[in-house]
Amino acid sequence: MTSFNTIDDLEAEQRVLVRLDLNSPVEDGAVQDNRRFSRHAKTIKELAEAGHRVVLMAHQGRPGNDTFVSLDQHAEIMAGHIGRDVQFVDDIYGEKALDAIDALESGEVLLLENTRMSDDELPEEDPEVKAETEFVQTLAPHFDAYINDAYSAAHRKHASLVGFPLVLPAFAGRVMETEYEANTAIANREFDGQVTMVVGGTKATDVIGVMNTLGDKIDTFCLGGIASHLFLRAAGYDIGYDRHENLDLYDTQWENNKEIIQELYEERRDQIKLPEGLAYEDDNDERAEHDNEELNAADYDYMDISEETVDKYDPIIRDSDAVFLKGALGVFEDEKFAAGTVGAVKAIAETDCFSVIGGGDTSRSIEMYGMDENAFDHVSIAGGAYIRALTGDDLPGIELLIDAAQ
Ligand SMILES: Nc1ncnc2c1ncn2[C@@H]1O[C@H](COP(=O)(O)OP(=O)(O)O)[C@@H](O)[C@H]1O
Ligand SMILES: O=C(OP(=O)(O)O)[C@H](O)COP(=O)(O)O
Repeated sequence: MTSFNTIDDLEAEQRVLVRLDLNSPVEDGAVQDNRRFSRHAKTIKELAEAGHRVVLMAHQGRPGNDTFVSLDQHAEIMAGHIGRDVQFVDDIYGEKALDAIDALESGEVLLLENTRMSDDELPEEDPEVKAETEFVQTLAPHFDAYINDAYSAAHRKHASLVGFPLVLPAFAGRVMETEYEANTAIANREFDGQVTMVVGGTKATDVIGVMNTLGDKIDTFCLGGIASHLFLRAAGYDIGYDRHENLDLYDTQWENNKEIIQELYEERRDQIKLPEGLAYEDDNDERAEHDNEELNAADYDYMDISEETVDKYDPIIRDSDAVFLKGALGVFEDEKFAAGTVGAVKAIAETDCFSVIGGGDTSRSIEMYGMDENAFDHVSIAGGAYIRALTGDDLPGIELLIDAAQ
């Protein structure tokens, strides 16, 4: 089914430029190890063991955010995963980077600095424009092949993702291959019984996208996270707006999407399951809950769906033939607020249904709470790209790999 060239098609002992997605949570400046490292490690190990000279590119955060940091820690974490040294150079395509690239021996691995530290990287532009950037034009002559393994960033038209396939022979890495096959299969698959989508997370557009395009294929949507607060607001409850001036979780999303949220809520009321209540932290730093009628967004930050909601979603999941989950139902990173996410993920794991767990952040809950990845048909390390695959939207980074193979 693969429609692009993979690393199986590489010639021997190549100088390869590999785009990964190592975008990770950062806590107090410390990059958190996660599934993206272990998944990409497979591609890197294979390339290094085959004797290629392996140069890695990746991004972290966005300029202006706390998570926008150097990739020096990523090199160390990755070295632990592949069991060999990962050199790091704090440069992308300057003299320092080029010297390090040219000095690389067969089987050696080098990571370049955060691609988003180059002004050429971020503006979303056509591949033809990106291919002409100094970034791409300077680096490309130092390589024989470009490998895109960054499935979870394939929805972005950034230089490191769409520029190189136009100027170098282009191949897919192992993560790209696996995610593409699993997610494309989902979009085209038919199920006999009930199909459920559990959607949480922080982005209203994720929920809107799947409801709009898959609303007729999915029987039930169980909502959690910030997305559910916006739908609760549409249902008339006192929730779904920002209580602090410097907080921007709700108001912008509500302003941009209120008509569509209200419309979807009216049109699909039978399919949409909303929380019965939400959890917050009380004055003793303990978990406490409000029923929907008690919600008061001016005074409380709501961090999880209530226990009653967990009990409401559980049988829906267990009666399903297929369950897709995207986005956490609460702030599961804090144990007090993990009940919603863990409850749903555990019910999916224990049910003999076709199951996919999606979301870079959300998939972390599996190991954090001692669950086995093998209990699911697929655990995607992608968030936005996974949603786009499900809804049939283009992933430009992948289109270019397919074009390159034709
Ligand atoms: N009620 C909530 N308030 C704040 N954050 C929430 C809430 N519910 C879920 N989240 C957060 O949503 C994040 C995951 O959502 P998102 O980033 O959209 O998805 P992903 O990265 O998994 O694609 C989790 O890290 C979780 O902490
Ligand atoms: O983590 C990513 O996307 P995700 O949060 O949708 O999983 C990708 O690295 C893309 O990052 P971006 O959304 O800052 O362009």
